[in-house]
Amino acid sequence: MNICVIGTGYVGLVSGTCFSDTGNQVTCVDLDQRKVDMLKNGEIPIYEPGLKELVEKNVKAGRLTFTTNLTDGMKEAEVIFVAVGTPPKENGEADLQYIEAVASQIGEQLNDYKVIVTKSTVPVGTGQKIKDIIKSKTNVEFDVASNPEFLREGSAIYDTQNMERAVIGVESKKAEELLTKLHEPFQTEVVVTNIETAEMIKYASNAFLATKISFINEIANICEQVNADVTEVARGMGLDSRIGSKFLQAGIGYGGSCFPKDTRAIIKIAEQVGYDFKVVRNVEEVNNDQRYRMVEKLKQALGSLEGKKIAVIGLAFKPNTDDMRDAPSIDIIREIKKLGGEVVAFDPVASDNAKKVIEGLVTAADIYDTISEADAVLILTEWKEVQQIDLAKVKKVVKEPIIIDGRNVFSLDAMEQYGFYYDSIGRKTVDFR
Ligand SMILES: NC(=O)c1ccc[n+]([C@@H]2O[C@H](COP(=O)([O-])OP(=O)(O)OC[C@H]3O[C@@H](n4cnc5c(N)ncnc54)[C@H](O)[C@@H]3O)[C@@H](O)[C@H]2O)c1
Ligand SMILES: O=c1ccn([C@@H]2O[C@H](COP(=O)(O)OP(=O)(O)O[C@H]3O[C@H](CO)[C@@H](O)[C@H](O)[C@H]3O)[C@@H](O)[C@H]2O)c(=O)[nH]1
Repeated sequence: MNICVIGTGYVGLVSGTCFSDTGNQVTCVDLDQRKVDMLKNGEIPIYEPGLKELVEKNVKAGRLTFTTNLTDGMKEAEVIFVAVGTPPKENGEADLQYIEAVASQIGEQLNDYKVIVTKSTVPVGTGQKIKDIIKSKTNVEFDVASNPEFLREGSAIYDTQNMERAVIGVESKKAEELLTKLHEPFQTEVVVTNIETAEMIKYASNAFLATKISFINEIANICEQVNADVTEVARGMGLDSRIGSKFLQAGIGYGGSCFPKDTRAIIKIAEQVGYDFKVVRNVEEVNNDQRYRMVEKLKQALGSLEGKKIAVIGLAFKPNTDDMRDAPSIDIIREIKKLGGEVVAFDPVASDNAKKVIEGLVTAADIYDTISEADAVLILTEWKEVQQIDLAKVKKVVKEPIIIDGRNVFSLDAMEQYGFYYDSIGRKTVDFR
């Protein structure tokens, strides 16, 4: 099948590449000349494990091309995927300006029947909006459809190639057939529904996962007061298949480009139909508070933060990505600095992006240089470099053996063995100095 993907970011590039890998002819279109030039030169604008090799393979096979020219990109396509950004507006609503601009452009260029599929996360009703915009520009026949994306950053290729379901919101048999056929190689459960339901499935899924995280974080906060261990509570809960063990890792709260924005957006979607989505409003509040608990823990260990060197390990919102969008580290570092602390940070891949959003951020290229002479080590991302850290060496180079662990990376036994003060999430604070 001939496919055009508009928007070559985390979603468009991964989906386009995976669709080409199953034998389709894919053209990825982006208006960012720099991105397209990089891709044409075999460089990948984002960090995503396995992506470079898969792009290379499919470009070589002649199935995957990149362009800034939408007319060329969509001319031969039977299916056009729209994967542009839908960032939050100031009030939390999804900003549809990029979606609407693309819909207009498609309407102006439509040369024959195509299915225009929204892959971006969009508020319920956007499919109809896109249809109206395109209709106002052309008399050519077309269908709109919704095919929300569920990949996670850091495991995006795996998630796409092993998708647990595909959701297809359609209004015509023709669109259903084309999209079902496209998903056949993935051997996955295909949920065929109407466009509004498909759009809602995406927000409901993200809101539910975010709820699980805030729920376990609140349990963790209670555990700390009652001598219970949240990691064991989560294990005990997760063995019940009705609950499930995933997304029960207590920590510093969720970040990234999706959960924070999509929870806010679904609150707005509800608000617009006169409904107060109480659960998710509280999920958001708990998540925001959770970040600042890290600073409270630091203060508990150090007293004043004035002039103290805090080594921050991990900046990205999760491991295996360079994405800094809404990373909890941003708020936490700003707060530490506001309280007079001096921050030196380490992240295996996100340092450059972090410097663009955290003014004056000092980073080091080596984890042990970062913690050298530190008054406290703060763990914000559970990179494998953190899990594999040499605790004996840490003990040697720090000024004070204090670890505040926002990801529960270490066991209390290890802390006892090496003699640390250790405060984590939802477990008792121990002082083995
Ligand atoms: N990042 C994720 O993990 C993820 C997962 C599932 C769903 N989503 C959703 O997918 C959508 C895209 O997210 P992303 O993270 O890939 O965004 P992104 O910002 O990484 O990429 C969007 C791309 O669209 C391009 N673009 C904007 N307007 C354009 C136009 N008129 N023509 C061509 N290109 C244009 C931009 O230049 C950019 O490269 C969002 O709605 C997001 O909520 C994201
Ligand atoms: O038990 C957990 C699981 C996750 N997180 C945090 O939650 C955030 C999001 O993690 P994850 O869901 O793994 O990454 P994303 O790439 O943001 O993916 C989410 O957002 C995407 C965009 O909509 C969806 O496509 C995915 O299905 C959905 O998992 C990160 O900050 C994690 O640290 C926790 O704190 N505890």
